[in-house]
Amino acid sequence: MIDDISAERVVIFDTTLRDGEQALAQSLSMQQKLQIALALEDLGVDVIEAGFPISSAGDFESVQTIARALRRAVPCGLARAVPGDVTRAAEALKAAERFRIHTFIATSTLHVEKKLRRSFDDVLAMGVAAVKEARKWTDDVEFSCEDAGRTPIDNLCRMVEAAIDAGATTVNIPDTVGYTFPTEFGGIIRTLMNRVPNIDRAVVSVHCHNDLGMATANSLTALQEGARQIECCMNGLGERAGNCALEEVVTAIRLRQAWLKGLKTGIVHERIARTSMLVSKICHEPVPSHKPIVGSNAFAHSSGIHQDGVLKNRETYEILTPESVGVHGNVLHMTARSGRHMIKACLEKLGYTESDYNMNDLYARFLKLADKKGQVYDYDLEALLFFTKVEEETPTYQLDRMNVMCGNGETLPTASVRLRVGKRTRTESSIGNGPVDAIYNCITRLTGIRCRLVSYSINANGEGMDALGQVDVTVEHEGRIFHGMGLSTDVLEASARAFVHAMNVIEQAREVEKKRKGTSTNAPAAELESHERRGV
Ligand SMILES: CC(=O)SCCNC(=O)CCNC(=O)[C@H](O)C(C)(C)COP(=O)(O)OP(=O)(O)OC[C@H]1O[C@@H](n2cnc3c(N)ncnc32)[C@H](O)[C@@H]1OP(=O)(O)O
Ligand SMILES: CC(C)C(=O)C(=O)O
Repeated sequence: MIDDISAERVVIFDTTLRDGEQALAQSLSMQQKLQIALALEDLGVDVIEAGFPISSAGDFESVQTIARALRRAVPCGLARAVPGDVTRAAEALKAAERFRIHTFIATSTLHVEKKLRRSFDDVLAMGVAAVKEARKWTDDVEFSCEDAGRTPIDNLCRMVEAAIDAGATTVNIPDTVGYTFPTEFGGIIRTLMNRVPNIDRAVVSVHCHNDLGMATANSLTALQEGARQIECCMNGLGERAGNCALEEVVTAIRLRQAWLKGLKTGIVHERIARTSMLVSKICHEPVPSHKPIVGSNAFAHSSGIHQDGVLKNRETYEILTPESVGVHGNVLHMTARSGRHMIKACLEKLGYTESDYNMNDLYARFLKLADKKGQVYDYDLEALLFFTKVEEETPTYQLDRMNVMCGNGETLPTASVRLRVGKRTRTESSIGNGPVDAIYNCITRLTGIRCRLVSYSINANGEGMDALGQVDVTVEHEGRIFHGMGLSTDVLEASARAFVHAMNVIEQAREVEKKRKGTSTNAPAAELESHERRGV
């Protein structure tokens, strides 16, 4: 039982390690379960259903280990309504100072007749006996009416009343197959609250599956009708389409507290993202990008109208801050759906002011690139900006001539490159691992810019034999990434042009940086002087 028993407190019962594990293709090891259990405790969940002890020796050991390890959260184990299951659960859990036994039996006519092959009265008697057996071990006993969502309401009321009379302190109403609608499920809870005479002696819990995508909605509706425990799994894991997602339900409770008349949980919300990631990694279950709260798109914006809104006031399109759930900031992707406000904001971040570019020209070029590439990155935008500028002014370095010697025999790949730097020309020769490496060695010596080649790609631009070779390079210089692009019918020339382009973008960025710091520079000229002094 939890310490805070105020009427507004919602108990968060996590079943990632039991119902969540039922969804995995391979069961979790004891170490994996323990790691998740400790993370869930740190997250602030109240009850951790650690497994089904009768199921296997391994699960028994996992439940036992977790029961010993937990300090605050209450460990719990599942048991069918048979004495052997209940005893086995108690044996696994008894190492803990306090623990919960969760016993269950199906109550819907379909399950009673077709699966259990008994009468409802027999099932009722089994449920009562199991609760009584569990109470011999602990005063924290939960009883679930499996498939309650499809159970005739009179039978459900009878079963719940009998379980409470037998000593159940929590009665759980599962929508086992995720079949009900929120109003329908809320109606079931309301009826139980009104018709079961001893209902106030137990906490009413719900356990909703997501087969029709309504698990969170059904759980929240149940809270409005008086339920005070939610069973859920991290990342919405769980049998078939999953259970109610912990991160969704607790965030909704916190965010819409007024709507839910002051309900609250003990969750440490800032730990949600990291717990989600841990569960996803250990379970090998990637979180879909569009998953509420913890998906990578939950705080991402790719379209112009939304980006403009968020840049002006992020509440326009974000109902909570990413930081409030432990996500480090929102993400704005530059795509062909982005608008000018987004481009301006990105350039501002890179240190450019409106006087550095003509927005309409730049935006037109941006759209062309975005249509071609899909996503445009900061460094692409900087390269575009520079391209726009080259048409207005001469770039720092221009490829004047180049010769390359290579082959598949004894020949050492050798290149000579002549660069135009202002009014002067300079030449360098170098060998390399291959022709491109030899060319890049020459350019590096000529510009004096030290950088690391991060990526190099070559693509045919156009169709068939007429295609131009387009080379894209990214280089890292002083912790920043720069992009260069070169186009030519000769792929080696395209390679050289791409690298020279990247060097020019670096020079451009250096100028902007110097301007921002209030000092002007003549770096390339100074470097050229030094090359001259070295007799390059
Ligand atoms: C809705 C839920 O998520 S329920 C939890 C589901 N999780 C699991 O099943 C995982 C753990 N399960 C297991 O390890 C095994 O199924 C065990 C150990 C529980 C049982 O294994 P087995 O004895 O080989 O039986 P099996 O799983 O094939 O069949 C289930 C039996 O339990 C009965 N049963 C099912 N639920 C209950 C219940 N709540 N109370 C009593 N009996 C039940 C079935 O009617 C069936 O009985 P039968 O053999 O007389 O026909
Ligand atoms: C055991 C019960 C709670 C269950 O998992 C379900 O009904 O889905």
